[in-house]
Amino acid sequence: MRRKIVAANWKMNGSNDLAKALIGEVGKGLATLDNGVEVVIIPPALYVSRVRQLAGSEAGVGVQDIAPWSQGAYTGEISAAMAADVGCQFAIVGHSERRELFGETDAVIADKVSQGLAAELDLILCVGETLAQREAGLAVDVVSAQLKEALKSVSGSGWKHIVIAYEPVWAIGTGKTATAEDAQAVHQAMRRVLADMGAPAQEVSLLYGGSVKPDNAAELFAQPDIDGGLIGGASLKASDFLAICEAV
Ligand SMILES: O=C[C@H](O)COP(=O)(O)O
Repeated sequence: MRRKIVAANWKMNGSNDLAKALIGEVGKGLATLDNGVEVVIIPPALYVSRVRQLAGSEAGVGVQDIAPWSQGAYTGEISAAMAADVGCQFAIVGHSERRELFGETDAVIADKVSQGLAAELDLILCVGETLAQREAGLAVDVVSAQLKEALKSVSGSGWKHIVIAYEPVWAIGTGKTATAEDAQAVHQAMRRVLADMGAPAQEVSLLYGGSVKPDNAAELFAQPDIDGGLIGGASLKASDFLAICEAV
């Protein structure tokens, strides 16, 4: 049975005060939610320990990125082992903002996947096409290539730790969401690619991300191959985030 997951990516937003207020409210709401959804809060790394303490058993915690190396002279980087050491269960890898702003290639992301698996983290691998690529009819080709390269070293029980987030770049933070049908079509194609790679494709959780809001979440999550969401902006407002968690 696939895990239903809603992950909150705070990106570079937040503070001690926001963590306290937001997690306080979200935690109360989650305590009464019994739809089987696994909720993960992914704040900036400095706030992981605080969020973990505030969230208690109501939500898991993750980091927004990990280094492609295990340890050493890499100023500013955070290793997968460190994330696990402070109690993270999850790490995002390959977010489009990292690909675009920091020049991350699929080869680097593949190294991050290897590091994350070695630390036994669950990895949320982000993939997605740009608007130009979608308009050229290349969405599935782009996403397939990203999956094949980033996950090339995954095998056997490693697949249990892989979660994929399909995030069309043109839908992130723009208010434009892929239609539920378009998102479903890419998710279905991703499952075929995973099966070709030898993954237990029906067991891998596939999330959708990109302007998910309370008013579009239910339709997206009702699609047969969409198992939850990776939520940016709406995760910073407790009532919106809770409504999205309820929509799973
Ligand atoms: O990681 C989250 C995604 O980039 C979606 O962000 P958004 O919900 O603000 O569009």
